[in-house]
Amino acid sequence: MPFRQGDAEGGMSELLDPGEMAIADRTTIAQGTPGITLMDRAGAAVADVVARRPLTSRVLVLCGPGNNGGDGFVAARILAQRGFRVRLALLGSIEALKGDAALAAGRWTGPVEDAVQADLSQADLIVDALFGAGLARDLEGDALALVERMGESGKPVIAVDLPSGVDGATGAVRGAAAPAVETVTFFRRKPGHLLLPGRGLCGKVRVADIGIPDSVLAEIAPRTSANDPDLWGAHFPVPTVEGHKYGRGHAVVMSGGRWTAGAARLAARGCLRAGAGLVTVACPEGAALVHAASYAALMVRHVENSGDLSDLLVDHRYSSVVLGPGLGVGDETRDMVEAAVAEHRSLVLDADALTSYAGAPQALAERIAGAKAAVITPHEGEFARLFADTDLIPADADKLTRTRAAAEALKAVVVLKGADTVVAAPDGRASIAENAPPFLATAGAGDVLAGILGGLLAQGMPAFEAAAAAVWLHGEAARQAGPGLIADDLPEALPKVYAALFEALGARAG
Ligand SMILES: NC(=O)C1=CN([C@@H]2O[C@H](COP(=O)(O)OP(=O)(O)OC[C@H]3O[C@@H](n4cnc5c(N)ncnc54)[C@H](O)[C@@H]3O)[C@@H](O)[C@H]2O)[C@@H](O)CC1
Ligand SMILES: [K+]
Repeated sequence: MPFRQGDAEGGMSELLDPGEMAIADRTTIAQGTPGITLMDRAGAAVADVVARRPLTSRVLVLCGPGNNGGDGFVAARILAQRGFRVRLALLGSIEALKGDAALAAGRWTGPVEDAVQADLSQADLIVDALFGAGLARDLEGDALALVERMGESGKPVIAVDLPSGVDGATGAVRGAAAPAVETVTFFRRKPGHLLLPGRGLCGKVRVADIGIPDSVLAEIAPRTSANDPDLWGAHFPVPTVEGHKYGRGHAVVMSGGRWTAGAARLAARGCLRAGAGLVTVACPEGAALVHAASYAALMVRHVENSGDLSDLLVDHRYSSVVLGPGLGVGDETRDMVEAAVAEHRSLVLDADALTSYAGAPQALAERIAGAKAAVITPHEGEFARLFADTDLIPADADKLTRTRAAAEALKAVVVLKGADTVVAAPDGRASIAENAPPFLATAGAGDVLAGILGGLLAQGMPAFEAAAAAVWLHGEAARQAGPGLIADDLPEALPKVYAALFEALGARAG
């Protein structure tokens, strides 16, 4: 796995929400593996992770009332057999345990403390087996107090499946959650392991194989993935010896005037480095010298307004257009969006192109309907403005749900930016990024992203895959450039990222 990112290890790209995980579980059981066998393997995987921690002899396992607690009982038994000094404390009563959790508890021969009273100070490490996939509401009362005490204890915590209180589907913290040093999850990661704030609480995520066969995925047909090359590599426009620059598309980046031309410069540079065969900057006269003098590889055309842009784009060879960075908000920008739409051309709409449609997403949807594809790249502020005063986005919904709703409403691919950038397609597919370093949040970085995306679309890459790839490349370029980067560094870091990517894709193809 050359490109596995973040703190994860051993997981595949698909992400399963708790409902999908329940199907995986049920299907495996129906095929003949008893539930208690899955629980035994899950608990054993947790015990293995605990046993690898340094300086650990006294382990406190906190068990909840469901199967997450059942995993805790198994882990406690195995750790005790291996010679660890294990205490186990249960939230709730042992009589109330059901099914596999009751079976697992029945095989634990040590004392069962009351978790509400348990002394957390007499432990080297805490196993958090309180709540996992079954978290159904916000923590309150004893459960909330216990999780808060765990967080304040200062002890290293190993979370079973998820840090208790983190919602597996959304990454939201429901009441409270204690940060874990490691989280052991099963079969596949969950969206909550990648989405913030959940991701920041999981520590290193390990995916344990508990004998659920990959074949269950056929029935589940997961629609959410981690954003990595497994997701889009097969569609990536790797240049071939037979190819030529005209086969690699012609992107147009629309520039603002001389005072705001920097944004288009960054986008154009991203576009070139992403591999577009040709890149034209369309700009008002005032900005022409800036662009002509900046990159020799660029072509510069004179475009003052939407009418000029229409005239330029009569040429069908322009295969993508990037609109928004530095353009200004208003009618003229709205008209430029209209001018760019054509059935053989893909659009990237960012920044001012989106804010020009503030509160009018339906008008935007109608306008871009005639394009080959459209990708919008808002940050949270632009997203909120675009959908302000509409009921298209469910109130208070998580980032995955909001991005999907936006994609469906606009019939466009939506890239909702952030440290956990989500890309969603109108058909419901979505990816969550985890490779963006914190120092990527810098002036102009979004302009480069729009440009990279325009460069991939120009080459004919399908929109959802192109958007996910652009986000991933952008994150990798930032890692390559390192701390202290400025947006100008991002395009310059792409060649090294491409070299490694092409090698990996080639290796995969072979
Ligand atoms: N699905 C699978 O394939 C497998 C699941 N396993 C484990 O099973 C877990 C899921 O088990 P469950 O579905 O029983 O769910 P959980 O054990 O996560 O939680 C359910 C229990 O918590 C209670 N509860 C939920 N929210 C609460 C709240 N806010 N405050 C107080 N009580 C609350 C519920 O009433 C129920 O008793 C997974 O996280 C994983 O650890 C493993 O045993 C291995 C296999
Ligand atoms: K847990």
